Amino acid sequence: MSATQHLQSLVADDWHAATHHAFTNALADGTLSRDKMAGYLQQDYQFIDGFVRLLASALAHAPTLADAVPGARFLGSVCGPENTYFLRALHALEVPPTAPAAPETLALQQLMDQARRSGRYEIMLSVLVVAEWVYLDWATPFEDKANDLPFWLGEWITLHAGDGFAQVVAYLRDQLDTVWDRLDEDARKDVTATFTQAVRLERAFFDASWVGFAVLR
Ligand SMILES: Cc1ncc(CO)c(N)n1
Repeated sequence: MSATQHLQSLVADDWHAATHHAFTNALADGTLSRDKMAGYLQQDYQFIDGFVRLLASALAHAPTLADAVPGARFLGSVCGPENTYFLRALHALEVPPTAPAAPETLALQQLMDQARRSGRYEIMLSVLVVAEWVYLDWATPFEDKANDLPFWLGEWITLHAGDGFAQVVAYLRDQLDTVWDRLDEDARKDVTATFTQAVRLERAFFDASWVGFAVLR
């Protein structure tokens, strides 16, 4: 079993809850309200701010250029097509792109800040692997539903499914699997704690999105 499979197996309950969630089920069958999607996207756009900084820091810590290039391409797509998606979707939903951060958003931002400031590649990867792998897992079964949905729902699935995105997740997992081999027991404990907390917070973010974040008009 690979290190990332092992880590996932430790948090199987939270993983399943985060990747088979009522929020994403409703998103994929088109029944999610405009208000719930607007609230989710306003909060998630703030998550992206911290995510971009974390990914950029991880790239700076990659051992070689070859280890950084796939992540750098991904950073380009987050700041390109994904950023444009957010602005188009929020505009279509008639809400501004900014809102006060909810507690569940702040918790993810704090975890990403902590990982970035640790200066440790394996800790940064732990958060990045969870964030992208959870999204690949929930979105992949819905890939062929995307075309029948309004773009603000359908494109959110498309951005997190398909071969290109699966390769991003495979790359991030491979980076973590490779560094794991050379970590001592204390460092492995830190990775496990970070990975576990990240899955818990991803689940909590979907729980709060399903209840409904307050929408700033
Ligand atoms: C909270 C959260 N986790 C992961 C992703 C995937 O990038 C996202 N957009 N938002």
